[in-house]
Amino acid sequence: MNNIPSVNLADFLSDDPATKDKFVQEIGKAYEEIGFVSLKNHFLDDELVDDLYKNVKDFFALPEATKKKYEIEGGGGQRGYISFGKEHAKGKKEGDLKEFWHFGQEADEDANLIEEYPENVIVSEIPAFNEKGMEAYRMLEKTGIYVLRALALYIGLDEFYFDHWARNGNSILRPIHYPPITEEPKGAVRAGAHGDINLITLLMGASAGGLQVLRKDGEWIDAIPNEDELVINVGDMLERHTNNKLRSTIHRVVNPPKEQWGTARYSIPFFMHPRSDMKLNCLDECVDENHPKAFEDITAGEFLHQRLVEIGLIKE
Ligand SMILES: O=C(O)CCC(=O)C(=O)O
Ligand SMILES: [Fe+2]
Repeated sequence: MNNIPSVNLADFLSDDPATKDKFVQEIGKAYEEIGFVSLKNHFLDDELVDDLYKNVKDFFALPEATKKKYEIEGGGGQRGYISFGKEHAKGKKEGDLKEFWHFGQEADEDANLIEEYPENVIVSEIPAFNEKGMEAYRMLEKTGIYVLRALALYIGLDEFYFDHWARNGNSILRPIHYPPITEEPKGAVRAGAHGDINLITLLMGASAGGLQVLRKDGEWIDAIPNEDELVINVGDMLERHTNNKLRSTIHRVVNPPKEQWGTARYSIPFFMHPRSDMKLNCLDECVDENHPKAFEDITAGEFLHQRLVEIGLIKE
């Protein structure tokens, strides 16, 4: 059952100001409460999603030695393949039961970021893998920019405040494979409880089940949207920037019951990051007597580095 509110992006795109504002209020309230929504009428069409999944499954089905060719030592796991068990939730020692891939930003020539971002890794065995991945990347980025516009309005900022930071941002598309479970996991789970690092996350594939969200009252609830919906949540960067107004909610992916250990799970989150020079300092709009400034000033780039060390992707 889906326990998270469902919102319709078509409302935000409506010519009727009242309908647009309804979306702004619905998503803003949901992010003050549970931190998660499911979204319909995003820009990813079914055909692209099907093509992407087919290529993602083909990639993870390649021999381990072939996949390892695409694992980059010393790159902080920012591009290419990250092998099974490498990432762990902050504060947890058991690695997650997953392997994944990272597609990153291909910045516009005029954005001055071409030097900063590492190049994407090309999988020569599956020509359509990179092509479909980057197509989905762009559609998710477009969807995310509209969501951020709605949030800017909710907070009382200019509608287009986030556009500059999110366009050409350091976002990551992460196809994940959770393989069948073949032995007693001994404390390891598909994805340990964590908050996402970035501004917002747009997740494909949660309709398969397994994603759970920690409600304010301490109860874990299932987040299982309809097949055509994306799950979208607030990450730690936006929580920080809004001085805890919008909530980065802890979530996890649980192991299935033993009868279903033989079933793999695939999901594809898009972690929307801003450009690394964005200041995440608490916004004036979110600080008052009752809500004193709760975080130190920091840039997105500095914050990301800190967190990659904490989850095991950068060794210090
Ligand atoms: O696989 C999922 O459904 C969620 C994965 C997730 O939360 C993450 O990678 O941050
Ligand atoms: Fe997550």
